[in-house]
Amino acid sequence: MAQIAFTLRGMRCAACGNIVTTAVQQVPGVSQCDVSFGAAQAMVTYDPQRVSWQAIQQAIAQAGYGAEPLVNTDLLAEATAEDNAQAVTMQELQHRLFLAGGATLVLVVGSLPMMLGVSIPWLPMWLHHPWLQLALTTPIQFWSGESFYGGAWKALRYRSATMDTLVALGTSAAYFYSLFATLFPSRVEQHGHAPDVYYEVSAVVITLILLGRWLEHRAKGETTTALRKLMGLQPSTARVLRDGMEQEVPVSAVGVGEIVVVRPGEKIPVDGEVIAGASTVDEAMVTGESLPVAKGVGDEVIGATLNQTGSLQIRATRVGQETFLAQIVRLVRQAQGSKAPIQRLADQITAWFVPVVIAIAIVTFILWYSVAGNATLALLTTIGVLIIACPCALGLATPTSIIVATGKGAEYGVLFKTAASLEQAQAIQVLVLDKTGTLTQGHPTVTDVITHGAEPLEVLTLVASVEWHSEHPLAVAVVTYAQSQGVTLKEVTDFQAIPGSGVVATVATQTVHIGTQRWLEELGMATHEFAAAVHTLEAQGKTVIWLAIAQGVVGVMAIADTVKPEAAEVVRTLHALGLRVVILTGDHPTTAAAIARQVGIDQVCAGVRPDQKAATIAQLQAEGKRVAMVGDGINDAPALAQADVGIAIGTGTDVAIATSDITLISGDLHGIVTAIQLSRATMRNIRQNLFFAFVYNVAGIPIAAGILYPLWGWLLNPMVAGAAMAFSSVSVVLNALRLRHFRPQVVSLRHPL
Ligand SMILES: Nc1ncnc2c1ncn2[C@@H]1O[C@H](COP(=O)(O)OP(=O)(O)OP(=O)(O)O)[C@@H](O)[C@H]1O
Ligand SMILES: [Cu+]
Ligand SMILES: [Mg+2]
Repeated sequence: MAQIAFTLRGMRCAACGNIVTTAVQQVPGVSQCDVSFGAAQAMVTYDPQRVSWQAIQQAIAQAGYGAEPLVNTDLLAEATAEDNAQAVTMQELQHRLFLAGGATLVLVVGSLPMMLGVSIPWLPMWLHHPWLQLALTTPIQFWSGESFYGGAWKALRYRSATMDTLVALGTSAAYFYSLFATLFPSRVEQHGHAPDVYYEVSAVVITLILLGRWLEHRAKGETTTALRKLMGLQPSTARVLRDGMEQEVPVSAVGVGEIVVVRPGEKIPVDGEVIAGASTVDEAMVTGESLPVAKGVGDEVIGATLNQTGSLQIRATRVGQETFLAQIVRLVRQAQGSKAPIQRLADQITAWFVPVVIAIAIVTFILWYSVAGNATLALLTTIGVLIIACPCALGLATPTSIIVATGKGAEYGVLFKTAASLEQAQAIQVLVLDKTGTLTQGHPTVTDVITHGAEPLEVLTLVASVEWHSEHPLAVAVVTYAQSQGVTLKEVTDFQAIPGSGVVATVATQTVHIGTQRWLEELGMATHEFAAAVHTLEAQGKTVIWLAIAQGVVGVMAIADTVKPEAAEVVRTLHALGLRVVILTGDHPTTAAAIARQVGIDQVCAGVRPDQKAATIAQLQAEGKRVAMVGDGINDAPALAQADVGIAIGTGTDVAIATSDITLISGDLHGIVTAIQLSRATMRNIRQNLFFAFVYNVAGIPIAAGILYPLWGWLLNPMVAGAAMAFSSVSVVLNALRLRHFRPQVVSLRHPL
């Protein structure tokens, strides 16, 4: 199975999405197709052995829409291409809108006396002549309004109906009835009706809907500004060392392994590793990390970040599609194109909506015509129903908010993998934090070494030799410390790591165990000798590892890791947001409790083995809580997957952390607060949008159908319906855009919430 994303052109409402879905799913070999109207994207899962993506593209084209596979080779080129496509669409809309607007103005002025029921002396009568009106309306109907017929026809071929169907039906009814009355006024009079014409109804409705669409398009362009800003970060050229000479080349021409020179104040063009020089780099635009980061030889740098103080020479490690920035853009795009669970509901409603509305319109017509015997009323109410019921705002309500919010998240260094994760983050009740690397910096250092009955340097030599084979952060600390003491490492055999307990190996003839107290006791070793000293160390929040040689404990080592400076503030804010915060760690309970106290966490789950971490999450879930887990993503993967929302701390420059739902690009814990608050703001925004969309439709239909007419003589003029419809979509998009002003809020010490 393979997956491909297409960007789509020519979609006008969520129902168009249903058509694309149907068309693609009819292709043999396609197993799933998800279309997001808001993001204008289709995500297709298919079997590449049975069908090519070109065939899928073909199928979409046959359904009447444009589709381009989404592969970002060059962020800049892609951004320009998108801008151009947007400009072309806008221009075409503008032409049609200008013509419609001009002609409609004349029509409306001409119809004023009739509409208002007064005579306006200075207005020449011929302005209201049916033939002039026909001449003015015809180009609006068939040129400006051509897209409605086109859309309705496309839909019809898939036995479906979209908002185009409704508009085409409604305006055609007004136009053709008027045409009939113009051509054969006597026939109309025969039936006992005045041969009135309603050209202006069709003209005004078409103009308003085009205006609405134009405004909507303009506003929708704004929803992706955050993403555009990201794409625009990519510098266009790079200075590369070739044959000992500095050459300025396009970024796309830089190859992996090439040496790139970056001067102070310049953007780093590609991802790479520093091979010469030292500097500080502002990574805020990509990672959200606000403080500049010091970089020296051996450090990784991220393309598109800003080199500040010194000159750097870097070796390019990732270019083109592989760069960190490109990965982020891809992830954000995917999230924008994915469907939030709340949207599936809206989609289902939309699919049923149009046929139901057509049925209501028919019933309305029959009732007014045959029961009340009023042809004018029958015509106007039917048109009103068809126009007001257009479900376009409903289709925009969810995706536009999601698009703005995911972009906003990326700005703060918070990547939502899917729209679903954005929806779920608001409902989190318990937040579980891994200790090492999440709450702490993850750069542990050895602070104390205590030995009894053994030569300290000899113990250190054996221990460091074993730890050299371990990947564990504690092991790295031990090796670094030993090297600083001038220890030379020895040959090791039979190395074995027991996750959550420690490591064991043979050096020369001696078996060396390094690990937790519990583990050594399980192996039958006595630990009481160090118990008192260890307790003091652990109460300081230090991690203690136990050292045993030849089945006897010979010493302990204390390792400290500083707590992240923002941790306390973040925990305080999470509490203020109503969350329960829990530490989950494999470390000793005393150590964990000390750390918990430092940052203000009240619940500790310590001594948990890696394979039990997921079970601990499940336990919390069994209490009926919605649980989020924050971890560094590697050894915490099962727990991240088990949690309702898995939040991974970005490790270095690797964003593609598979098991998490949300990735915090920098290690900054503020990202957790941002994610939750952004999720809450987004869901609030979506609910407002759905309300806007529904109010127009649900309240509008009965009024348009004339329910209030018998009571108070109220009737929704079809032109007013057109205005309401057009502006419902605009108001939804504008409301979604308010999310651009989202700002996370933390509770600092001086300003308690
Ligand atoms: N390579 C190792 N060297 C020494 N001790 C180890 C090693 N691996 C594990 N341990 C012991 O096992 C304990 C649990 O390890 P584990 O990796 O599960 O958790 P952790 O890294 O300490 O904390 P966290 O769960 O917060 O990441 C450690 O605190 C340490 O005492
Ligand atoms: Cu509509
Ligand atoms: Mg760990």
